[in-house]
Amino acid sequence: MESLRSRQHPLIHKLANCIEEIWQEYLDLSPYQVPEDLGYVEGCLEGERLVIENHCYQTPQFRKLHLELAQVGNSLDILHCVMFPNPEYALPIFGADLVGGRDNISAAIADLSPIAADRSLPRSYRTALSVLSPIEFSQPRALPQWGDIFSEFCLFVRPIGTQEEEAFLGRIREFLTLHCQIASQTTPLTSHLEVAKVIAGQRNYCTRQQQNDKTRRVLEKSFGSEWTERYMTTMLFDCAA
Ligand SMILES: C=CC1=C(C)C(=O)N/C1=C\C1=NC(=C\c2[nH]c(/C=C3\NC(=O)C(CC)=C3C)c(C)c2CCC(=O)O)/C(CCC(=O)O)=C1C
Repeated sequence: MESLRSRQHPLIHKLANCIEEIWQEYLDLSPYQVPEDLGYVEGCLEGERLVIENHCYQTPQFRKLHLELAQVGNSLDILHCVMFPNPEYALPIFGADLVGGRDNISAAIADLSPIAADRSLPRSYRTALSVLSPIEFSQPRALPQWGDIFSEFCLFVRPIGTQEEEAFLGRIREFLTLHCQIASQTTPLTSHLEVAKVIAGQRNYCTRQQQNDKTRRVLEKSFGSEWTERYMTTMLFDCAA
């Protein structure tokens, strides 16, 4: 069946393809069994039809690569992506979220988020990210309270026009390529204490992301609060085992 992306905003369509192409090029992908066939779900509670399409993979370095496309009615398009590292790899968490109507994306965010207790990214990331040319976006957006998990390199904008959309896409391509290259060259941790620190960092990330009431409200309108709580804690932001 045709992917939902072919019926969504062009930037979401392009970004979904870009993410999957980079994953396929740089990583050794295996399928990831999503719980109780949450691969494709439709809900329609308060008259708002929500369609969700999930693509999940795993690799030696990542316990879960999750790309989610969603559409509310035929008005709101969403792309959600999180790459959860395997706890043996002290790597940041790549996350992206694009939300928008048919003709404009209202929220576009992407980040390589630190999991270290002092919120610092590994030096290899900081060095590479700090030499990327700064991009001028006409409408940068302010992070919410729970957004203290994001790095200094986080992009959060309302992209205006195709030029800013292309710039956003280009930056995500750079984030992802860097991340996959470093991940592929990283050796696993051996100390249990270090692994425990990675798990704690991922747990904090998930706990904070679960505080996004914008996500929760959209899901609750179509699936109710019980389904939404389970979905947000087991599908979107499940903590490392
Ligand atoms: C890496 C970061 C990240 C990841 C991985 C992530 O999941 N969210 C992330 C960030 C983030 N998202 C935000 C906003 C919104 N999110 C949705 C909905 C969904 N987003 C989804 O992924 C799903 C599941 C498919 C749904 C349903 C809506 C409707 C909005 C409002 C749109 C707008 O304001 O114009 C904001 C701003 C929050 C604020 O200003 O208070 C931030 C920071």
